[in-house]
Amino acid sequence: MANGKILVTGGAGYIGSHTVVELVEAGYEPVIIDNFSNSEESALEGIAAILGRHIPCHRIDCTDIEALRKVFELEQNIQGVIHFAAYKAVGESVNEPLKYYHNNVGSLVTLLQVMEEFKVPNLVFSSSCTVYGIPDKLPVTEQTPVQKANSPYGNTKKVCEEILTDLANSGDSNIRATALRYFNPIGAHPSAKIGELPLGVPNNLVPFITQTAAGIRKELTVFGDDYDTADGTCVRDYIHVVDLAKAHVVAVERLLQGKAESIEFFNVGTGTGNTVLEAIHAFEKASGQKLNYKVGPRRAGDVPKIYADVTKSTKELGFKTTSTLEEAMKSAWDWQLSLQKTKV
Ligand SMILES: NC(=O)c1ccc[n+]([C@@H]2O[C@H](COP(=O)([O-])OP(=O)(O)OC[C@H]3O[C@@H](n4cnc5c(N)ncnc54)[C@H](O)[C@@H]3O)[C@@H](O)[C@H]2O)c1
Ligand SMILES: O=c1ccn([C@@H]2O[C@H](COP(=O)(O)OP(=O)(O)O[C@H]3O[C@H](CO)[C@H](O)[C@H](O)[C@H]3O)[C@@H](O)[C@H]2O)c(=O)[nH]1
Repeated sequence: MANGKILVTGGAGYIGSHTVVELVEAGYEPVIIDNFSNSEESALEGIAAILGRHIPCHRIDCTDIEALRKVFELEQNIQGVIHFAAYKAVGESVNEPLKYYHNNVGSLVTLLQVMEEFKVPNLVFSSSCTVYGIPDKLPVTEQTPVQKANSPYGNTKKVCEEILTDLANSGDSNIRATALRYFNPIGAHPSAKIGELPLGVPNNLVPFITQTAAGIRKELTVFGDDYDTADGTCVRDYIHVVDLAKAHVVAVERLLQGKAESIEFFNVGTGTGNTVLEAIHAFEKASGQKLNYKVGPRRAGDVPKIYADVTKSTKELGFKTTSTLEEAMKSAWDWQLSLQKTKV
């Protein structure tokens, strides 16, 4: 008997696809919504290959209120929603801010309207540690002040958190929302059947590393080694995407069990910061590949150092990561190799 039907918007994407798998493994019945603007149907085949069956998917856009209503009508008894659907390219958001506000803020507002209409109260929202900007003190706790966003993308996360807070304070709404502030998700499912599918030249470190090791990119540039950190390179909290996916399962569980407040925020990271050079060395160790890299200038807008205080998510969500940085790198490399194979 399933634990309940959970709608997963953006469920064909990187984090969404891993979460769908973890939901099924925890006894839930996920239903995917995706418009495939940043994913491919092959993700659904990957999920099916892992689970041995296809997961229902509605190909619609979350900003389309009529289409959303139809899904809620068709899928009776939705218990909760995990809302991943959004655009996420920081640089693109600077050039095309309206595209980001329309999709990221618009899809949340539309979804909340339909959830209210259909009396579905439980929402898990994908937020980001980007809301902390450049923090004064480390590690960051959920009480660390939210700062002015340094990109329209970052601002969509901040605005969406404010919308959820306003709704919680309105008194009229029965929506309960849990915003998970992700640190840096990396890696792939250990089966190597699902993973990240970056379009074009990757902006993020780990896909750039694996594509360089695979010979698709000539070399990796480390963006600056003159920061005030152990080896001069930036520090991030890299979390295995399967661990991150599991955080969604516990957040859903807390909502369904009625234990959540009307609005809650949780950091989802490992609690450990690693430099770019440490990440590269962990990759080299895990894959047995020597990486071709050089040190270049700083990248504009980079946060020098950020990692999570995970006390609240450990205590209140009962969530703990289990994978090491090397394990995450190994899974990212296995995924890269499986992508090469499908192209041959
Ligand atoms: N990956 C990260 O580093 C990171 C960090 C912090 C927060 N987040 C947030 O987590 C969420 C998921 O990120 P991801 O890395 O899996 O991204 P992704 O692009 O792989 O997945 C997003 C999915 O949503 C779909 N989508 C986008 N807009 C849609 C719409 N209007 N209607 C229906 N489907 C739509 C895309 O096709 C894609 O499949 C996003 O909200 C993102 O902002 C990601
Ligand atoms: O080719 C590269 C790519 C990245 N880096 C470095 O690797 C680290 C991680 O960079 P990513 O681009 O992978 O990740 P960010 O932490 O910069 O960005 C991520 O976290 C942000 C919040 O801080 C946003 O949420 C964003 O969407 C998400 O990709 C940074 O120090 C960056 O300077 C390199 O040295 N070379």
